Amino acid sequence: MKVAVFGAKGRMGAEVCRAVEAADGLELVAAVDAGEDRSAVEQADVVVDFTVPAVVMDNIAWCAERGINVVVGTTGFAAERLDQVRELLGPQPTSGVLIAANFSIGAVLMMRFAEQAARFYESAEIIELHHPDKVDAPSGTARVTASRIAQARAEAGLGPVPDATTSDPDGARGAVVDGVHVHGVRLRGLVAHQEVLFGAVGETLTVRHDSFDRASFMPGVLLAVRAVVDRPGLTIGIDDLLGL
Ligand SMILES: NC(=O)C1=CN([C@@H]2O[C@H](COP(=O)(O)OP(=O)(O)OC[C@H]3O[C@@H](n4cnc5c(N)ncnc54)[C@H](O)[C@@H]3O)[C@@H](O)[C@H]2O)C=CC1
Ligand SMILES: O=C(O)C1=N[C@H](C(=O)O)C[C@H](O)C1
Repeated sequence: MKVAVFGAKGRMGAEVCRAVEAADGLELVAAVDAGEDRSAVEQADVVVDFTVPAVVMDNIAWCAERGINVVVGTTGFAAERLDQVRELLGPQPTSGVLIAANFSIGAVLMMRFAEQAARFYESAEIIELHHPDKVDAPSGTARVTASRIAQARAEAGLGPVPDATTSDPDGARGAVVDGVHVHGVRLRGLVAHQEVLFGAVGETLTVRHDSFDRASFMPGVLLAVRAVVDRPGLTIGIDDLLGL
């Protein structure tokens, strides 16, 4: 299978290039960063995109026009953007786009465990912790986690999380995503980490995941690369691929 990478000089893109080159049955045919020639990408079966939220939609459109499958790790996919991708692919898609906020298997499990725990706890908050060169906050993973917790709470008939705060002039309670407070930490030495805190009377539960190295994302990326060619249309996350 021929693979190309967009964002090839970035932290993730460079790691993906190395992983593809080392993987059985995959051939790296193009490694392209901002402003570089894309002609070699046209021969790829799959493009992997780890760029920036501002350009990723144009990249997906470019691939869709050429019928090239895409695996997207770049963040910034709110519901409207997912709808735009469905529109780009059309009613009878011939190529696939797989978008995942996090390709680390541990992070996928952490989100799943948080979703399962959500209905049992009155309180839920998220702390996401990342390297200080990350451009977006909250992280894509935190946004997805918050939305899945919110959905599980709604299905269980839980109301808003309790919070007596009436004065917070400096935003100490963090961002609120789908009713869930999300706190972002940016610290040199970190890679990608998240804690999901749950609380009920007399007990708390913390679900935590840590990526200490970007190698942790590679098994999920390679799984997605191999799977996307058989999945025309939009696939969100790698849960299905993992049998979750
Ligand atoms: N889904 C996941 O598992 C993960 C997602 N990410 C996300 O991936 C994205 C990239 O993260 P990093 O690699 O840390 O960022 P980075 O800043 O190190 O790399 C981004 C690269 O994209 C390049 N780029 C910008 N515009 C481009 C274009 N039009 N065509 C080709 N290349 C272009 C930049 O020059 C840069 O080299 C972020 O949105 C981040 O949140 C990061 C880690 C894991
Ligand atoms: O920028 C990063 O580093 C990461 N981005 C993704 C996100 O925003 O969730 C995935 C992971 O947290 C690493």
